[in-house]
Order: sequence, then structure tokens, then C-alpha cells
Amino acid sequence: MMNLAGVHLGDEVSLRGIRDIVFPEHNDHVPQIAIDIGGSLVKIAYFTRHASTIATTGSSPNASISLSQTPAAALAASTSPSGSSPSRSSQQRATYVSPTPHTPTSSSAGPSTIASAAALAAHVSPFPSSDGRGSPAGGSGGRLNFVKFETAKMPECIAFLKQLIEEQELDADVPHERTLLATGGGAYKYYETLERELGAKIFKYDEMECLVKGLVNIGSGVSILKVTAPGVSERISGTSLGGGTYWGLMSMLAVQHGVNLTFDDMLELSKTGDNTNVDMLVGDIYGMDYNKIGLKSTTIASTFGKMFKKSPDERQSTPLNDMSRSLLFMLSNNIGQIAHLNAKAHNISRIYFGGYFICGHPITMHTLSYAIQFWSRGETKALFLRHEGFLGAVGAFLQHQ
Ligand SMILES: Nc1ncnc2c1ncn2[C@@H]1O[C@H](COP(=O)(O)OP(=O)(O)OP(=O)(O)O)[C@@H](O)[C@H]1O
Ligand SMILES: CC(C)(CO)[C@@H](O)C(=O)NCCC(=O)O
Repeated sequence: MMNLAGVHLGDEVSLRGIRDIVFPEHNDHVPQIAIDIGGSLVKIAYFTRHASTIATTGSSPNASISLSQTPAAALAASTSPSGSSPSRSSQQRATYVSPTPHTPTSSSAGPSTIASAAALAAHVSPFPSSDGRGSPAGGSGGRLNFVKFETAKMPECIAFLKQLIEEQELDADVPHERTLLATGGGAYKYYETLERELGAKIFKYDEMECLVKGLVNIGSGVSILKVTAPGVSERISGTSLGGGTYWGLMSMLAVQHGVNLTFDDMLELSKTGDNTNVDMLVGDIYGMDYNKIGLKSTTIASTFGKMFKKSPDERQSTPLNDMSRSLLFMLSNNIGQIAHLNAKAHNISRIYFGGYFICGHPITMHTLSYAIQFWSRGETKALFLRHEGFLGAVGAFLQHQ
């Protein structure tokens, strides 16, 4: 068992919005490495001794939150953007105190920046310091680290894992069997490859069971889980219109514009886009609000509905920013609506969103929250998880505890 005393979030050293979790009092070696291999991304969670960081970008003591009450509390914190503004100030993050969805208590750590993932992917030592060996007895604690790769880059990911396993073996106090705790579809698809390349014993865990908590997981596709008690959950629905859809459609549109965009570029574009150049609004059809059924003139009536009216030249010159924002709204509104309908059908009042698609992105979180609020008439609440893209990997990590 891990010593959870004083567990808190580390400095801003990891992926977008993801901070490592520091275990200041846990000094024992933890050999397990957990991997969640999805349709778009591979997520890895692993423990290293040394509570110090790889590339500290500045400490933020106010962001530290106490997670000492339950193991699951070490996983995540929730965010609930309030009101109608997607501004960062509306996205206060809060901490879970129980493995089942609870009303979050307040805290104020906001999304942070990407720092070490690229370095890690470039095969910088996965260990946090160059002397990188085990802490002495009564030593300096440790941390749970988070890394991601694109699933299309499995060879790079396997090279990283190889190095990580070797480093862990050097760090171990006693020799142990090489093990990898794997979840996601890729745990099945890449089972033999991982076993062969890493010489490790692979433990497979069902991805739904590893999603720990959270009703709506937006990955490549979307799974909707109903959680009724600690460890009791059921997949009640899903949709293929998910993060992979946005990524795929934007990739196609980018090709049309002669550019190659990363996912982060696409999100960045959405921030400056104007979807009303692309979407048909209620006002475009009515010339005013449609008050009788409660639709404002600014409500989107038809996503991309303005595009068919444009000339081929106008279509060609429609900015990618506008299309990116429109598609992000489309996906988030649709998922919000489906989530609301499922919550209603199952008499649920809190919806937790997870999955890498969210990655702390203000527009996505705001749109999902707004959709839930709109469709439920304020009765259902949308809540967001910290480490939202790593729920499966951390779930697999904990399965072996
Ligand atoms: N930096 C990024 N690079 C690639 N995709 C990203 C990035 N940030 C967010 N995403 C989004 O996250 C999605 C993947 O989310 P996640 O890792 O939770 O799903 P997955 O496990 O790959 O998919 P599934 O569970 O459906 O197999 C992508 O399809 C994309 O929309
Ligand atoms: C297939 C999975 C479970 C893989 O994670 C996910 O991508 C998903 O839930 N897709 C949506 C499938 C559906 O339509 O229910």
C-alpha cells in the first residue's frame, strides 16, 4: 500500500494541465507501470522515488491540495465552470474526498502548462533526477508521473517503456518480475508486442473498470458510465462522435488548406475562431429570437449550415479558426445533450466528464457545462476531473495496489 500522508499536486512540470502527484512520505519502490492504450492516445502512469521534479517551472504552493483521505482521492480533482463565461477564473478546481462522486470542496489550482512530456517522449530519462536512484531509507518520498504518446507512435512509446523499466530495475531494492498493467483497447491489440518487446508480464484490465469514476469519458469515442457506489458502475451508453471525430475532421479540413496541424494547433485555432461564419443560427432563419420555444437568435440552429450557401471560393477561404470552433461546439454540445438525456433516464443529478478530449480546454468545458445546464434547465451539474485523460491509466495502476 502506498503511504498517502501529505499527498499533493506537484509543480507544473507535466502535460497540459497535468501535474504529477507527490507522495512525500512514500519511500518504498513501486514497480508497477500502468498504461492505457486508446484509439488516439497512450497514457502512462508510473511512480518514481524522489519527490523533487524534473524541470521545475516554479512552485505554486497555493495549488497544493490535500488528497490524504482515500486512494481515489489521489487521482483527481473536479472543476465546475460556473456561469456563462468560459474565462479561466470561472474554472476553479476542487478536490474529491471519496471514490464516489461527491460534492467537491473548493480549491484554486487552474490549468497548467505542458513542460516535460516532449522531453520524456524524446527519451530523456523517465526518472526525475540524473542521479535517479532509489531514495535512502526515510528518504525523500516519490511521485506519480504522467506521460502520453500518440497511439500511432507505438515504437516511441515502447522505447520509452523499455528505458523506464530498466531504470526501475536499477532503482529496485530487490529484483522483481517485469510487469505492465495495461488497459484500453490496445491492451488487447498490442498484448503480444508488449510482452515480446518488453519481456514483461502484461496484466490486462477492462477499460471501463479502470475509468474509476466519471460518467462521461470523451476519448476517441465516448463512453457513458453510471456509477452507483464505490466500485459499482455500468456502461449505459456511448457515441462514436467523440474526440477522434474532431481530430479527424479538422485534419481533413487542414489538408484542404494545405497545412498540417497538431491537435494542440487545432485547439489554439478554435480560441480565435468565429463559428457564426460557418454555423446557421436561429437568427439566420427567423431574423429574431424564436421565443415561443425558447430559442435565442444566437442559438446554433444548424452546425456548418452556412457552408452550403457559400460559393466554392468562399468555402475554400473559410478560416480554419472558424471551422475549428464550430466543430468543437458541435461535439461538445452533442455530447452534453446525450449525457443529459442519459442522466435524466437514470435519475442522476451530477455528470462527471473525463477523457483526454477535455484536457482542461476552456471552450470545451464551458460548452459541455452550458449544454448540461441548458438541457436540464439548471437541474444537472457538469463537473470535470483533474488528470481527466489519465483515469484509465491511474485506474490500472490502482488495480494492482
Ligand atoms: N495533445 C493531444 N494530441 C492528440 N489528441 C488530443 C490531445 N489532446 C487532446 N486530444 C483529444 O483526446 C482524444 C483522445 O482522448 P483519450 O486519450 O481519452 O482517448 P483514447 O483512450 O485514445 O480513446 P478510446 O478510449 O476511445 O480508445 C483525441 O481523439 C483528441 O480529440
Ligand atoms: C470503443 C471504446 C469503448 C474504446 O475506448 C470507445 O471509443 C467508445 O466508447 N466508443 C463509442 C462506441 C459507441 O458508439 O458506443
